[in-house]
Amino acid sequence: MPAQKLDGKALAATMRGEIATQVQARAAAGKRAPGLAAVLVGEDPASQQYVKNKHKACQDVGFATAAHRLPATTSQAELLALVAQLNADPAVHGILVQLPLPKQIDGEAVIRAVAPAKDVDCFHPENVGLLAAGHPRFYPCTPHGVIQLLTRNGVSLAGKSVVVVGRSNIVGKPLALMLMQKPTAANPAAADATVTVAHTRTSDLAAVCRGADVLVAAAGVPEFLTADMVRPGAVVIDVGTNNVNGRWCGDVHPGVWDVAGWVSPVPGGVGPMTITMLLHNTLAAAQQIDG
Ligand SMILES: Nc1nc2c(c(=O)[nH]1)N[C@@H](CN(C=O)c1ccc(C(=O)N[C@@H](CCC(=O)O)C(=O)O)cc1)CN2
Ligand SMILES: [Mg+2]
Repeated sequence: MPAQKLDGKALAATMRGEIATQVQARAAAGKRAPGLAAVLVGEDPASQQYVKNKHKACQDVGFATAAHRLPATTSQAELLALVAQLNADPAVHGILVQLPLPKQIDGEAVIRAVAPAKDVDCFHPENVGLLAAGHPRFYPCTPHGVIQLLTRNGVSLAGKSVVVVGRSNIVGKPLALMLMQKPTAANPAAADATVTVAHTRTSDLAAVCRGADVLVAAAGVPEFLTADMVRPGAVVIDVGTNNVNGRWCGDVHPGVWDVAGWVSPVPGGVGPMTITMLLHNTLAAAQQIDG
């Protein structure tokens, strides 16, 4: 029997409805709408699409939103000046700078320039440190989306063996932290799992992956995770968003659906959840800043 689908599109719609309800309640209490500023430098088509999707998602839940589109030739000083302006704007509760940035810009310097209280991507070192210490201000969007997609579909993680293939700052590293930590009132999404982080240099990657109850493919390599790497009945999460000849393609080979118990699809799995958790963080930022 083919695997069941972990439907991120459907869950995202449900959670966006919950966020819209909270925005309406804040408006009824006389509070201003949560505001998100998105900054896009250059004309990368995928990045343009993601920013467009984020902008529309904000409008759909009643946020105030502005997309700042800058040319690919923008200097670091110009970008830092815009970030400083957004940091100082009381109508802006969340700021995201779409990655990747053009070569002439030091991405780390830009991430550090975003006010930590408005860093709704959770990329600033202060927020990464708070997450690592188990006292998160925000959760990073893709890792939080993965955990919500699992837990809201009834997949329990406590005590489970989870293998994360990928060690990026955006997905693999923070996801491993969240999965391994003990849940507390201050850290409710932590999962009490037993976590292995694997990557391209891991020896016998297939054997490591077959040890997983839950397997997360986040290596950014189209269809690298094949059926022989999956234990029958395992839960497989596909974080890949590779555009191959104009078609969205995940890190998981289609043959995995014949072996696994559950699989998140691409498109329609983790991607819509990433944007939903960005909305969640922007609402949280508004609550933290405005009350
Ligand atoms: N500042 C940031 N930059 C980047 C992030 C991020 O979280 N913050 N993550 C990725 C890109 N990303 C969000 O920005 C992202 C990628 C893919 C999707 C998505 O919904 N994908 C769809 C397929 C594409 C489509 O239909 O448009 C899906 O999986 O269903 C959302 C967000 C790198 N940069
Ligand atoms: Mg997806």
